[in-house]
Amino acid sequence: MTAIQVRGLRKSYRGHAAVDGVDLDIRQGEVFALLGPNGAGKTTTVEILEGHRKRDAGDVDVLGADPATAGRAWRARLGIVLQTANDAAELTVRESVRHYAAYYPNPAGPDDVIEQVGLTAKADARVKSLSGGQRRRLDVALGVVGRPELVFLDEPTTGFDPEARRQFWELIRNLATSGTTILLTTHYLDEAEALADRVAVIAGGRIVAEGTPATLGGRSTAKATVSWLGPGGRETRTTDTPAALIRELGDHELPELTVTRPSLEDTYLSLIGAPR
Ligand SMILES: Nc1ncnc2c1ncn2[C@@H]1O[C@H](COP(=O)(O)OP(=O)(O)OP(=O)(O)O)[C@@H](O)[C@H]1O
Repeated sequence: MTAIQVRGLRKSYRGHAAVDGVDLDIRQGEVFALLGPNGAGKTTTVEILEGHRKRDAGDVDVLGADPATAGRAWRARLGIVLQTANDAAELTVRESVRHYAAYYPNPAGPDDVIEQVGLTAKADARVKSLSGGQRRRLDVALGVVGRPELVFLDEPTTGFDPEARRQFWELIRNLATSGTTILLTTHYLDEAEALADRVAVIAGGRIVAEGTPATLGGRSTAKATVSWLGPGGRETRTTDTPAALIRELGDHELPELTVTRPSLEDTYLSLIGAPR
């Protein structure tokens, strides 16, 4: 089943094409990451899918409806995790989650959601007293308390320390395991690699590549670099068949041997045409 289908999506601002013919197919239960440099058109695309922005052209289907005309019942099936808003700072964590739950026809229990995001110890703390990472967890709690089928996450871990990011990834994986479809925008390649079933790279308003993190842009079939410490210094060879090369190099030990293929970041940077 398809959760999101987009064909020929276009949106211009004063003659400048921000989204210039985007096609997307996102399956139900999939974690899909939209990657791209600043100004690539990610937010514009996602806001159109959320029904928060009008498109100029194209067909868009999100959970069986056109976001431009869909009503409240459709909206209640979406979870939108916004970049931290500063409202409700005086409320406690539990009060804010309860407050949001009341907007939905069939919400999850506020305490269950607070536990799911790891904020039980902070349930009675005021929102304004939370750290950045805790605040972001609350944002997710507010985004999922309505038991959404589809969650939009916009750059969810910007500003997190490494441990908080890992914990947050676990939270997103748990959501995905429970069957929720997730559309994630991120600038972090390791985040896309850790979470996404599939990724699309958008640049200049167009999708320039799409695939699993392992195969994006021909990554899995790219040449491997074999490197080791030879008697006269470091030796490096590029090959399609690293195992055969290592066999050819003979029986003797190859100190500090490494075999590498382009990282997702290498592939991404070449896809968006960035100088390296
Ligand atoms: N409301 C607006 N009015 C005019 N131009 C806009 C508006 N919103 C976005 N743009 C332009 O459209 C293009 C795409 O912007 P968008 O915000 O979709 O990019 P993005 O990929 O989300 O970038 P970032 O990674 O910086 O968030 C940019 O050139 C931006 O300046």
